Amino acid sequence: MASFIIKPAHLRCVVRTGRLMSECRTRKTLCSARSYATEGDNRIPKIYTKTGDKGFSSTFTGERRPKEDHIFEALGNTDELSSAIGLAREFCLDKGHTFTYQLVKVQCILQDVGSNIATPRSSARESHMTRTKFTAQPIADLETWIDAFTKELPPLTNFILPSGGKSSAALHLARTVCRRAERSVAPIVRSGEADPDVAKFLNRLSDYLFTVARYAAMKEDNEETIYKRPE
Ligand SMILES: Nc1ncnc2c1ncn2[C@@H]1O[C@H](COP(=O)(O)OP(=O)(O)OP(=O)(O)O)[C@@H](O)[C@H]1O
Repeated sequence: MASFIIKPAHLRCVVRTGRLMSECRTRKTLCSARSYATEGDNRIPKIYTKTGDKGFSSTFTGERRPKEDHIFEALGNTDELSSAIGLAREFCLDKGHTFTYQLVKVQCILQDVGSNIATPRSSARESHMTRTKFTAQPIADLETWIDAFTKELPPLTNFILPSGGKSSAALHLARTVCRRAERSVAPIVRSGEADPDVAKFLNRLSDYLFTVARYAAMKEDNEETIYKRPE
């Protein structure tokens, strides 16, 4: 099924493989009540509904919450993480790295992470839970990839600084955004509102990004800057 992006910021209105990323987006995109730029056969749905102008937005379960709620904080961080990975991937593509398909897979999984976060269990119906279920398989995939790269990398004997060329530095930046996303998801998982595997995935993802950053530097023959105690 085709994917389409409705809004450049926040979580996207993406419909793929029959799974809707969030009901709020679904409602905004698909419901008959939304506004259109023009009338007639070639109606273009408007990107904005203005329903968020007062600082409140919707969860997948239809709750209205203030935009500073943990849920939107975590959704925003997840979205930022996907953007950081997207930028890193562009640098990696320029250098012909073979792992870029993994970065796309991770970006897709991050959409599923967003769906799970956007569905607080306390207000979710069975159908919401089924649609936004998060599986453990992506965690196992990350571990397989990490182990394969680690076999090729020289062992780590020093602290390294984010460095090693544009691909590597961008992957390190994505790693740090990932850790922020993980921090913002932690209270949501702890309160039982999101799947614990979401937190595990983000924890493993920062290790993957660290490892693949080192791998990119190695493949480009770039030196990683080593931490030295200032004299
Ligand atoms: N500032 C934000 N940061 C992170 N997630 C957000 C933010 N604002 C909204 N969201 C989430 O992303 C979804 C899509 O964002 P969108 O900007 O369309 O929402 P909105 O601000 O409520 O609506 P609108 O922009 O049409 O007034 C929302 O339904 C909500 O789940």
